[in-house]
Formats: sequence, structure tokens, C-alpha cells
Amino acid sequence: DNAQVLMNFKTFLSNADALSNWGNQSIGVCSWTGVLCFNQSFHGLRLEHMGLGGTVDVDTLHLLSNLNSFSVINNNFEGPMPEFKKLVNLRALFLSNNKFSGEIPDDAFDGMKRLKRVFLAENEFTGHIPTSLAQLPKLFDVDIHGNSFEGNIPEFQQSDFRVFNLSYNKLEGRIPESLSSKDPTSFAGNQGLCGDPLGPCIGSPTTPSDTDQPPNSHPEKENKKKRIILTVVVVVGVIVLASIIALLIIRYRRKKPVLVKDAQPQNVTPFSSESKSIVVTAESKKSEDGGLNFVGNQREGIDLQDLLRASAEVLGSGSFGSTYKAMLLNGPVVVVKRFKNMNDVGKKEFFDHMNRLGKLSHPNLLPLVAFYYGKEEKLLVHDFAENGSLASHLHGRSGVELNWATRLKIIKGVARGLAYLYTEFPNQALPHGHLKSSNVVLDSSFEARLAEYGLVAVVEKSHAQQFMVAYKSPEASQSEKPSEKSDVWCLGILILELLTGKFPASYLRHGKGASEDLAAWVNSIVSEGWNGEMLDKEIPGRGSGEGEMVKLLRIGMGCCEWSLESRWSWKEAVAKIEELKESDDGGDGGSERDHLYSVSTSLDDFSLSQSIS
Ligand SMILES: Nc1ncnc2c1ncn2[C@@H]1O[C@H](COP(=O)(O)OP(=O)(O)OP(=O)(O)O)[C@@H](O)[C@H]1O
Repeated sequence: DNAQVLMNFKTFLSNADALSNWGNQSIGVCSWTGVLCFNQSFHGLRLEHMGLGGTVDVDTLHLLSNLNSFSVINNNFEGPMPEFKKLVNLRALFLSNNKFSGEIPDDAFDGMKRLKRVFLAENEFTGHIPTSLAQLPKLFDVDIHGNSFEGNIPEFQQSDFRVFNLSYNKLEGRIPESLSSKDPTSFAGNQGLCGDPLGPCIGSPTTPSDTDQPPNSHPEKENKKKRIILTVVVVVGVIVLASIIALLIIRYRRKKPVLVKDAQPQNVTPFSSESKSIVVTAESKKSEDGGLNFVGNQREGIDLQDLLRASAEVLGSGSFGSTYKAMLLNGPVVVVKRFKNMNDVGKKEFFDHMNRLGKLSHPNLLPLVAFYYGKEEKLLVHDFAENGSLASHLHGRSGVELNWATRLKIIKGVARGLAYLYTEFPNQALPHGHLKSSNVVLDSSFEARLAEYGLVAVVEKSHAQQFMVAYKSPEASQSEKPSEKSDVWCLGILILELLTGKFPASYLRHGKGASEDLAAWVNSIVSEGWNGEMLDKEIPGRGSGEGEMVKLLRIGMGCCEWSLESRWSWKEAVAKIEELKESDDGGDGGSERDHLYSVSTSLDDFSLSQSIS
């Protein structure tokens, strides 16, 4: 059993004082330090910042049932990287900030088909980036910065990453074409690299041949010097920036509540919901801007001062600003979201709109609890959803793999929430406007709740165009006005994401090209074939419901029809989603899939013609 295996694993560790409660049967394995469980079943180890050393004994780890995530960030492990490839079910591996060293064998990640997140940063690894790492089919986050990896960057099988950081190594040669649109900072501090997104290769002293030959390497000292200069520039920059921010805060303090947050970059640490604490402070209720306004059902027990004094965590930063989870001493946990780009509307208009949103009430909508109106900044207060966002579950950040029944329940919830919005806002062009997997949050029973709905009317137009997802639909990117059907497009993307486990990376990229990316993403899914092959193989319970999953896939495609005429209406999409069942009913002679195809041939679908053939 896992308890015994973990105890054995511990015997290979040195300096394991932090794990003193391991072995205590009365509290159960799930309460042991660093053990990750979901619904009382084990799924990972998170042994971070514990001063651990000794051996990570993979042969013992191999005996753990259900080890999805393994982290030993910031400890004192040294020597070669353990042979993790024995752990074929691993989805996330975090080894950053240790002293692991030496070359990683080229086949070190072979067969790890489920591995999505690899963090090897700030160790002492040398040699080439292993080809098997680049070939991981599900790789989604890769951070190997701050090592001494050398040679050319291999071709990565994936090109859509959430985290991609190869900086501060000794890599050289031309950056592969597939990585040319990455942020240049992903490659910083590698003297020998060239090509997009860094400078051109031609004529440079480090012109790469397409061989593995190192170019004329710069002397080590020179590199060090440059790094020091860069660090000094960055540090001075940060100090100047911090001073400006401090001045601004002092200036604004008398006017409105101030959220003082730790300047930690987001999305670089695993398990980001446990970001550093922040303190929410406020000058007083007497703010000129009028303090918090409660809408809908007044929450008894929530007092402005309590809320503003509550300690809070950063949940993340989105396209509008940061989002915090605030824990009141004697009250519920709430989420506070800052919006900076809502300055086109007047105060009255804003109040009216918020009061309208506050009146909405549906089990699949995240209710608006309160709002704050400041001239430059607005705050919206919502209930906290215990199970985080759908995005975090679909893309491996939670370590929990949602089964088909739960995915179905979630998409039905999304459909019902949308239907409610359309019914309540019949005159609005975009009743939701920003539907995406990080804006679908899940409550304690995994019921979906839509977040960030109905905001198009109060968001600055240019900001909406650049950042809100509905504006990335094909019609909106061709300068037509987005409409209800743009929301349907987003519903389609969400369905495809839910079923394939693929991440529409262009949500993260903004501005020109983002919508084209999203459309290309849909195409790439279609081109994989219309035979259920593109369904996420890891969905537990997939077998009994595969026919139904293909039906949902078909609905997703209907919602992602290119032209507005052939794209489904929200009513059609919602009705079809409501018809879905948990398991296939066996059909009436022909297979479920045959039946599906015959239903769908009536639709003029660019994708379908390929897919049926
Ligand atoms: N009420 C909530 N309960 C739990 N988690 C939440 C809640 N609201 C937001 N989150 C989570 O907090 C994180 C940050 O949210 P935020 O809205 O700032 O970013 P985003 O959704 O990624 O981007 P955008 O601003 O474009 O919507 C996301 O992972 C989101 O799912």
C-alpha cells in the first residue's frame, strides 16, 4: 500500500525532518506533509523547500499507485537526474532549484506519454537538451532555464506552450522555425543562439551552421560580465519601477482601497493557487469613490472593513488585472478582481450595469456579490469556487483528471448558464463575451459556474477588441461586429478543448494574429480526422461514453462553423448538449458513430466533408 511505499521512499532521503509525520497512521497518508490527495485518493508528492537530500528512488516511487505529480523544488538533491521514465503515468515533474547535474540521456523521457509539465530550472545540467523531452506529445510547460545545456535546440513536437523557458543556458545555433514566435525572453542569456525571435543569423560571428558544431564560443568571462551587467540593469529597473509604484500608491491611498500585492511573477510556480499572501488594506469607508456596493442578495456578515482587511492570495493575473482570493475572518471566502480598462463608461452607467448583473441568479452563474467604482479602477467581488477553473483541470495544473461524467456535467452547466444569460439579456449583442476555460469555475461539487459574463458593455472598446475571446471569432477578426454567434464560437472552442485536452494557446497571445491562431487551432483538430481519434485518451470513463463524446465533438464543430450562416445558434447548441447522456445506449443496429454521421451530413460543414470521408 502507498503508506508503506512512502515510508520506504523516505528511507532514501537525507535531512527529512520536515517529513516527521510520515508513518503516522492515525492521521492517514493524505494528511502527511507533502502528500497530495484529491477526494482522499493519492495523486502526487510535493516536497518543496524542505532541505531534502539523498536519493530520489524511482524504483520505489514506481510502486505508488497513481503518482501524477512529483515535485522536489528547492531542495539539495544532487547528481544525475533520476530515471523518471519508469514513471510512465507521470503528468508533472518539478525538479527546479536543486543541484542535479550532468548530462541527461537523450532517451530520458521516452514513453512518458502523459507528461505535460517539466521544470528542471536552476540546476547544473549539461549536455544537449534530450530529444525525448522535445518529443513529448503532451508537453505544455517546459522550463529548463539556468542550467548549462548546450548545442542546438531540438525540434519540439509541440509549439503551443503555456510556459516555455530555455533562457540562461549555453545553447547555440538557429532557433527552430516552430519556436520563432515565442517571446525572445525564452531564449535570453544563450550567447550562441540566433534566428527569430532573436536577431538574424547571417553575418553574425555566431552564425549557426545547421550542424551541432558550436560556433566561435565567447570566452566564459565575457559571458559572465554581460550577465552581471544585465542583472544590474534589471535590478536598477526594478527599483525605479517599485519607487514609481510606491509613489503612485501613496498618491492614491487617500482616494480608494489599495490592494498591495507581492510582485511575484505569475504562472512560474507550480500549484499557483498557493501564491504568496497579500494584504488588502484600505484607508477608510469615506472614500470619495463611495466604497463597496453590494448587489443582489445582501450578504449578511460581510462588512467592507472586514473585506478590505482580509488576508488574501493572488489567484492569477488575467487580461484585465489581478484576481485575489480574500479570506474573511468570520465570513465566506470571496474573490476580488481588479479591472483597469473600464473607463469609457460614466459612473451612473456603470452602477446601472452592475446592478443589472447583480440581479442575475442561476446555479451556473458565479454571482456578483459587490463592486467598487474607482475612477481608474473597478473591483468586482464574487463567490470563491472551491475547485478552481476548468482550465486548471484540463491542463494538468490541478493533478486531477476529470472523468467523462464530470466533463459532461460541466458542459451542461455551461450551456445552461449561457442559455440563462441569453434569456436575461435578449438585447445585448454579447451576453457573455469572454467565455473560455479559465472563466468557467467549479464549485465544491464540480458544478460549472460562468465567470466574467456580461462585461462587454463596460469594457473599453479597444481593450475588448484586443483581449476578449469573443472578439477572436472569425467574424470579429474580419472587423464585423461580434454577436451572439461569437459567444457560440467560444462555446465550440471550449467543447473542443474539453474533449481533446488541447490548449488553445492563443488565449494567451493577444493582438493581431490571435484570432487566426484560434481558427487554425480548430482546423488542426479537424485535420486529425473525424473518427474520435482526437479525443483525449486520458479521460477516465471514456469507454462507456465514447459515442456520446463524439456527439459532443460534433456539437463543438457546429459551434465553430466558419460562416455565421452555418454556425449553430445558441439554442440549437444548448438543446443538443442537453440531449447528451453519460453512456452510449447501444443504438439501434448501426454503431453510434454511423448514426452520428448520418445526422450530420445535412449540415454544410467545411470540416465535415473531410471528416466523413
Ligand atoms: N471565483 C473564483 N473562484 C476560484 N477561482 C477563480 C475565481 N475567479 C477567477 N478564478 C481563477 O483565478 C485565476 C485568475 O483569474 P483571472 O480572471 O484574473 O485570469 P484569466 O481568467 O486567466 O484571464 P481573464 O482576465 O482574461 O479572464 C484564473 O485561474 C481563474 O480561473
